[in-house]
Amino acid sequence: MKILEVKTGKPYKILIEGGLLTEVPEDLKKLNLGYRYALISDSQVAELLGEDLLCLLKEAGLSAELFIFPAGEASKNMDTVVSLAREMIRAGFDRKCAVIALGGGVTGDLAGFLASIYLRGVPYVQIPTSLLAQVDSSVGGKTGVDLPEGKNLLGTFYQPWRVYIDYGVLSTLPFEHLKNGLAEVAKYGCISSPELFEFLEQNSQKLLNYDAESLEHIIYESCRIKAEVVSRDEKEGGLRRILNFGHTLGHAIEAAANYQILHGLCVSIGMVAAALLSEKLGVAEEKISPRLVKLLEALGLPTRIPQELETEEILSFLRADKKVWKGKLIFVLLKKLGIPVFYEEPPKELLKEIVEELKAK
Ligand SMILES: NC(=O)c1ccc[n+]([C@@H]2O[C@H](COP(=O)([O-])OP(=O)(O)OC[C@H]3O[C@@H](n4cnc5c(N)ncnc54)[C@H](O)[C@@H]3O)[C@@H](O)[C@H]2O)c1
Ligand SMILES: O=C(O)C(=O)C[C@@H](O)[C@H](O)[C@H](O)COP(=O)(O)O
Ligand SMILES: [Zn+2]
Repeated sequence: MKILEVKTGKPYKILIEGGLLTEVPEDLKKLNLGYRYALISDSQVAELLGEDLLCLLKEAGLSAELFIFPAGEASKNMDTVVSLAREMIRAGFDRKCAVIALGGGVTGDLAGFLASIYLRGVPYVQIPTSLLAQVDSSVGGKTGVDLPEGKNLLGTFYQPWRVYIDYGVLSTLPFEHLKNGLAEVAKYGCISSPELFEFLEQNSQKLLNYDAESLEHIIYESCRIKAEVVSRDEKEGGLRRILNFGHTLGHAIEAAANYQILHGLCVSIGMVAAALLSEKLGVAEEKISPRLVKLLEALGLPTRIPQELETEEILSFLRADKKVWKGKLIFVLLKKLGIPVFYEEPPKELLKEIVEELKAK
């Protein structure tokens, strides 16, 4: 088993191993987070893994109940949080309960948020089951929901007590969602690790074939990088903003598309835009976009903005980005592969030019 530590105010471990799911109940017993567990899952993951985990928990003598919401980004809102909370209250879950988030990033963000406010806060653990959640969302404690006005606009920083990553469960993950997770891995390559970037270039086919060894490598490397960044800047006072590379435009595209395009796919396009911006502003010391586009295409990821999205609408969503500080939009750009820099308020005309360029191709 591989183990990483996130050194936040309340430190916690990330455990990574194929088949780890079966070991969760015994470890939970040792952690002793509560006398009763609310296992939260979306409708698809509940069917695939939820019932099995519930049985394992019960066999180990733990009291647990499954709470299910409809799968998909459309569920990541306050209505779902309130409805899950009300179900838990009605089922008698009190302050000494704990939450288990079993699922993709939507489940982790929702269940983590709910845990952070339920009866003013109960402990929770993350069991990520999508690649995106295993490489990114289950680590770092960003929880929250979307608003029609923008992505993740309500939320908390609330670190999990443990992250259990069983990459064996990825065998049932739909192909589109495998690619979705690979976009966030490419992000880590861009902001922190030319080695990881090169690994993706050399192993794209293996990864697209769900090769377990390659997946374990990218999961470990991604979590290692994220744990390091979050340990140094838990609440995004500065450095942590690098994890948002590609997200400024990515989130705007996601919102403009009414959350109908997967998060990672939007980040993929957003990374191309950020690379082009780095070059056009003279921030980049070398050409990055051609190599990045080649990698993203090899991973089956989009690099262009869908024609039907309105340029002005995309640009207006940029103002809802959480990296707007004191009215100024801060972009994460690249000096070189692996060397991110912050850039304040790029000219609106240039942003428009890049959006148009990425739509026209
Ligand atoms: N908190 C963070 O730091 C952070 C980081 C990155 C992304 N996010 C958020 O994560 C969300 C996206 O996460 P996601 O892509 O995992 O979406 P998701 O949770 O909707 O999962 C994707 C789909 O895969 C299914 N699924 C999950 N695991 C499966 C498995 N093992 N087998 C079969 N199907 C499975 C789910 O049912 C769902 O339909 C976005 O809302 C994004 O904003 C958060
Ligand atoms: O953990 C972080 O910090 C990230 O930025 C990771 C991102 O991949 C993730 O999509 C995050 O939810 C975006 O954060 P936001 O604060 O811009 O909503
Ligand atoms: Zn992301």
